[in-house]
Amino acid sequence: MAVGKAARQQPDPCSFVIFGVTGDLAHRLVIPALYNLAAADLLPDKFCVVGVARKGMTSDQLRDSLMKGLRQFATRAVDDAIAERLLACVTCVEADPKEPETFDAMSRQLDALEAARQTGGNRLFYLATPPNAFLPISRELGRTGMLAENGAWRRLVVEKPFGTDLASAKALNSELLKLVEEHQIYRIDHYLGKETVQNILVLRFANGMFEPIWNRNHIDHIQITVDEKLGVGHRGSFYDATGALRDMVPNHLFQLLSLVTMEPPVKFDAHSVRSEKAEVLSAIQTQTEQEALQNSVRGQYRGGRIGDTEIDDYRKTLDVAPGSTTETYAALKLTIDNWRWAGVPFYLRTGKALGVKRTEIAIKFKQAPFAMFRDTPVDRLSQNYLIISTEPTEGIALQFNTKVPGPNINIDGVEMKFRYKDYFKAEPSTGYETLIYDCMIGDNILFQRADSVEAGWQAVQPFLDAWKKAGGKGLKVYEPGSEGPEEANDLLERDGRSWRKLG
Ligand SMILES: NC(=O)C1=CN([C@@H]2O[C@H](COP(=O)(O)OP(=O)(O)OC[C@H]3O[C@@H](n4cnc5c(N)ncnc54)[C@H](OP(=O)(O)O)[C@@H]3O)[C@@H](O)[C@H]2O)C=CC1
Ligand SMILES: O=C1O[C@H](COP(=O)(O)O)[C@@H](O)[C@H](O)[C@H]1O
Repeated sequence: MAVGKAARQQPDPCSFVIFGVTGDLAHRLVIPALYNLAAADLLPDKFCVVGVARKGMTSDQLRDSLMKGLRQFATRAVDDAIAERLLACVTCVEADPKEPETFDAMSRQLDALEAARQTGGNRLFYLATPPNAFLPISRELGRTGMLAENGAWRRLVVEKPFGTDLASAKALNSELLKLVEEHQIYRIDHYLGKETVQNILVLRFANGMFEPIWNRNHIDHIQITVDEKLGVGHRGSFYDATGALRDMVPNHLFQLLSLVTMEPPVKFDAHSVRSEKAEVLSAIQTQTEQEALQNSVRGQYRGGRIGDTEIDDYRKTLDVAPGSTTETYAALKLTIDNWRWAGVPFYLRTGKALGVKRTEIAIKFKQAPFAMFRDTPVDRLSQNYLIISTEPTEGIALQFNTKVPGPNINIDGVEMKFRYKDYFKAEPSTGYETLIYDCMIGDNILFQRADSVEAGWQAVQPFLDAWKKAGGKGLKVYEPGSEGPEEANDLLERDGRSWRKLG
């Protein structure tokens, strides 16, 4: 995400090695993203894709399967010539971390392939596997010397979830750092691939009017909402062991939180930006378990309908334990203990099977002293919100009060809107293009550093611990299609505030 990337840097020749190539992520997002990069002429001239399956797949079978995936999931009409050129670069190799000799064989196969393709030995290893395979695969790559940078670069892309709590994230970081240097690790979070999320930096630091009021003196509080309409679907086994908090908060919601609250970086480079993000995340006040219980609400959806769609009771989802107490909704109140944000509450919420798909950061400014207009009914006045949203529309909106035309002073709330689609004619994308391209050009500004990941887990750990101890006690239920458990309203109402309603 280099400044002036419009100048377009062609990535170095390289191999793109995908572990878990037979899986959903590779088919639905990674290959369609590579296709979009190919269509934009942003792949290296000398390039190969090596798909790693544990067993029983030939290169022809893999190409067929990836082509089917591409036809199903491409974000734009597939140009056969581009797709075929990309798939012609694909080779399947078999390697299973449980059978170390397969990695020795893979290493030899890669050397031969790269000699033929003249990729110069640069390799990007993308771990698109279940998280329990991240370390076994990395260890084998290390043991066979495939991670060693001998005149060529070697990079490791690690998918989420990065650990399941503070201790496991620390252990994973520490083990990976025995195998590679920090600069070789790309901890991916697809929220950072979203245009509106990257735009937070531009909004805050390329405009003169926001920064002076971006602090506790002018901001009353900030709400971050990531609501989803979809239920857990076929991911019961992963989700039941994970829950809404682990799945979304220390990663996606904290990316939004850190970009909106960080101090201005001194330079637009990976070190400066990532240091400021880590700094603000480490300033989130660590709550006691008692405080965590008071400052949170968790819920689980029951069966019902959202429009025409039938939603099963969460507890009846395939691979979910019948009496599961895993939360499908989480709302938290946090504070950031630093000079800029002292006393400003942050309310975060996320859940599945809710009424609308909605991702937004709503920044609520302090109310003006309405002395002059005290006769205006309060419900006609707008709350002063700046809203940065990626769903349902990508853009920014500002709510403010204005005079209604006419001889009297009547006031009404209005909204000024910027929508990406009205201004820019960008082709639809998967969200992974920028991230994959950045890995290939070696720019890790949009990837999480070890300290940020650990600071995120540190902040949510008391909630995990308190909820684990409480079990089913305190777990609220909610109807599909609703806004989540009603108790989530109390979290704000007791502070004299309320969640922003969709206009
Ligand atoms: N799917 C999505 O939308 C998203 C997924 N992610 C993350 O991406 C990763 C992959 O997810 P997804 O594609 O959905 O998962 P899938 O289960 O669909 O696919 C993962 C693939 O990994 C391989 N695999 C499974 N176990 C092992 C193992 N022990 N060792 C080596 N390979 C293994 C399997 O391939 P084979 O049997 O052929 O070896 C399998 O096809 C996960 O970490 C997930 O959290 C992140 C964001 C979104
Ligand atoms: O990583 C994940 O994100 C998705 C939500 O992503 P979005 O881009 O659609 O907002 C979520 O559904 C999934 O549970 C989680 O693992």
